[in-house]
Amino acid sequence: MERMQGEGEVDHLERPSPLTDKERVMIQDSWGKVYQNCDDAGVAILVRLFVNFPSSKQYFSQFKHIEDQEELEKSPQLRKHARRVMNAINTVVESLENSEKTTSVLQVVGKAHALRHKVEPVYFKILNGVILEVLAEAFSEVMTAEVAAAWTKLFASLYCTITAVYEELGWKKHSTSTG
Ligand code: HEM
Repeated sequence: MERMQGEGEVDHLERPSPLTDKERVMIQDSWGKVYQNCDDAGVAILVRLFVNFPSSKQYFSQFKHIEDQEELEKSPQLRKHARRVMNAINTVVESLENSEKTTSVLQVVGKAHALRHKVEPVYFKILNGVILEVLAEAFSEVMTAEVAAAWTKLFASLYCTITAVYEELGWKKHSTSTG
C-alpha cells in the first residue's frame, strides 16, 4: 500500500549543517560510479518511484495509466525525465562547493515543478528516499553506511531548498488525486 504524509503542505524541516569536506568527497566519488551508468540507474530509480508510489505517475501524461513495469521502463517520457533528474543531480554534485550554482539549479527545478507541472513537493522527499534505496542496492560496494549518510544529508538540504522555493511561490495544493 502506498502511504504518504504531508501532501498539500510544505514541510518545514530543519536545514542540515553544511557538508564537510569529507562528506563532499564521498558524495563526489560515489556519484562518479553511478553516473557512469546514468541511463540504467536513472530508469531504475524512476521505475521504482512509480511502482512503489503509483500516485507519483499522475503528473505524467504518457504513462500515468501504465502499471506494467517493463512497459514503464520503455516509456520515452519516463526515460527522458530519468535523464533530466540524473543530469540535475550531476550538476549539483559537481557544484557542491558553489552554493549559488546549486541554489540556482534547484530554483529552476522547483519553479518548473510548482508552476508548470504542479507537483506536490512531498514527491521530492519520496524520490530522495527512492534514490537512496536504489543506489544502496545497485552500488552496494560504494554506498557504505558513511557514504549513504552523506547522501542523506545532501538530499535533506536539497529538499529544504526546494520547499523554500515552493513556499516563496505561495504553493497551495493544486491536485485532487492522491492515487
Ligand atoms: C531531483 C528531482 C527532480 C529533478 C531534478 C527534475 C527535473 C526535471 C526537469 C529538468 C524537467 C524538464 C524541465 C521543465 O519542464 O521545465 C522535468 C519535467 C517534469 N518533471 Fe521533474 N524532476 C524531479 C522530480 C520530479 C518529481 C518528483 C516529479 C513528480 C512526481 C516530477 C515530474 C515532472 C513532470 C510531470 C515533468 C514534465 C514531463 C514532460 O513534460 O514530459 N519531477 N523534471
